[in-house]
Amino acid sequence: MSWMELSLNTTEEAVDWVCTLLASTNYTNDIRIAKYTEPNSYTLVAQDITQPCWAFTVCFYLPCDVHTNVRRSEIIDLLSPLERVGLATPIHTDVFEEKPAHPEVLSPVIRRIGERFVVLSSNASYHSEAIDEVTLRLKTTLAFGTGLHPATMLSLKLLERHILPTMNVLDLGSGSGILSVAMAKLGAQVLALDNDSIAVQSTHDAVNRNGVEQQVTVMEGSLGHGSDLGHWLNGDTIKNVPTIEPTAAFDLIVANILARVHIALAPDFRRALRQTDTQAGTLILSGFSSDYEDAVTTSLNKEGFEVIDCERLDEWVAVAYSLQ
Ligand SMILES: C[S@@+](CC[C@H](N)C(=O)[O-])C[C@H]1O[C@@H](n2cnc3c(N)ncnc32)[C@H](O)[C@@H]1O
Repeated sequence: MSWMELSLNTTEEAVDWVCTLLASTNYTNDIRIAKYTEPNSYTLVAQDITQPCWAFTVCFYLPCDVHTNVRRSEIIDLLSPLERVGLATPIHTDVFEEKPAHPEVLSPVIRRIGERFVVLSSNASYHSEAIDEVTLRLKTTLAFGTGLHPATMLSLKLLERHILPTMNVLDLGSGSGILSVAMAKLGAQVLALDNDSIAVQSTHDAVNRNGVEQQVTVMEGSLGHGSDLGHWLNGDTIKNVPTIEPTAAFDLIVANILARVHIALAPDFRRALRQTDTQAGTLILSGFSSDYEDAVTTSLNKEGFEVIDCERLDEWVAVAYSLQ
């Protein structure tokens, strides 16, 4: 069978959006991501906004049949907003008699985040250098959460500072499973919840790949009112999503979703956190830019949360709150 390879170059920030948009088509789950510039050159080039840096190549494959051209056109339309705002190049098309096992361009991705985390693509060979390093090995899937997006990086940085090994934690919107694996490797017991079945599958894969099955329970579903919110990008109804009732079960909740989801869930976050004499309940939110920060924090303040920590990168922000 011959295969059509579609490839584009994109920025670090947009890799996860390419994956998430493709996931909505159901046309392919074979997606490959490669870094093709050195991180240092990326940083230098990225400072000059007139010169976008296409730091990653994303390739994906469609079987050649009567549907291929229509699907290709749909994918081009779907990804064109990223191209229009300068986050992706036009799609390049190639046809292969056999699907390439590893296109030459693909190279392993190794990314340090915070003090301790090292994110590895499934093909990266890596020997830990420091005793307290925490490796997170992830297969590329269509779920959001490669570790390349600022919102994920900022969440990891805050988690590193706020997770205690005794904690019972909730990862709401687990996506690729990256945050769940990170929290488990720091010693926590984790419930990973996502209302998207592709994300649930990816989280399962990440949990198994990283050997943290004993510490992470993966479920398709949402927290409280989150089950009524539909798909995060288009609001499409997601049928029969199980609901975890917010009943003071968690010491910490992390959610990297969108400002409007955080605002809608503020009362549920409060109810879902456990407060003890020694611990107040920590909430880590990201997935929004500084434009939305006041709106998110105001809705959280109304529920009794105070800001205790914050991380920023470009326009992205992640905030840690504590119940007072
Ligand atoms: C930006 S991704 C975050 C993925 C990963 N946690 C990370 O930090 O990279 C958001 C995830 O939240 C999920 N999500 C969005 N709205 C949700 C809701 N109401 N309930 C549960 N999951 C939701 C999406 O399906 C998606 O996988």
